[in-house]
Amino acid sequence: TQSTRPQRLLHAVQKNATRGDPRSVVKAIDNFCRQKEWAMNVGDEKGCILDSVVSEVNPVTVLELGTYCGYSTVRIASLLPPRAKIITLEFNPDYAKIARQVIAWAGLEDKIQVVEGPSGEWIPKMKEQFGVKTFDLVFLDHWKDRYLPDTKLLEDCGLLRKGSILLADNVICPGTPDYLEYVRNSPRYKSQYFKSHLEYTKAEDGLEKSVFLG
Ligand SMILES: COCc1ccccc1-c1cc(O)c2[nH]cnc(=O)c2c1
Ligand SMILES: [Mg+2]
Repeated sequence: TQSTRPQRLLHAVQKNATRGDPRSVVKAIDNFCRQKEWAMNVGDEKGCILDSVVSEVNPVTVLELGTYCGYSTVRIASLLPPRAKIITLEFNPDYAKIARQVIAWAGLEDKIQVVEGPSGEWIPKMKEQFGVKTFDLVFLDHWKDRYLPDTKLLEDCGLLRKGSILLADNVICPGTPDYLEYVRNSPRYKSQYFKSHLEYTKAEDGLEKSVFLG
């Protein structure tokens, strides 16, 4: 039977990356996506912006919305201090299955919890299910029409604290106009746009970094 693109991406990792070496996993995926098949990872260019924000925030608790194959999950986790943890939510079970194997290849299972299901259902359960108080960093990279409702849900569930950082992918392409309007105009956020390109292409895209002011 025909393999899927995530399966072919995983095979490229297992063939070309060194077990236990997260940076080689990131490199192998970027090479696969540049040389073989485009895939919707945040990619190397926006990935450098992601790295700089993670390094600056030095988060202890991270929430990622949208795991896909685990590229950004591995990228973030490889920069975290020892006790820090990421919870990453993925709606698609086939993607989650691949992501767990990519994360295992990178040797980062202890820092990452992959949770399957709709973000709208899981966010209200974060405190009781995972003992989370608040998130230091949230990386939004899932369905574009969920960015705004999930952000409001995070606020309502008391999962953001003064200084929590929201970093959102694809705010230009495919685009998240309602989310951008909200974080750029709400008095509760200080927002900043990092211009870049859609992964592995010349099309414009960018990341929006928003600080929750409480
Ligand atoms: C399935 O569309 C793929 C696609 C096609 C054209 C342009 C952008 C995208 C795209 C790029 C991304 O980084 C994405 N990140 C997370 N969830 C997405 O759905 C997503 C889509
Ligand atoms: Mg994306």
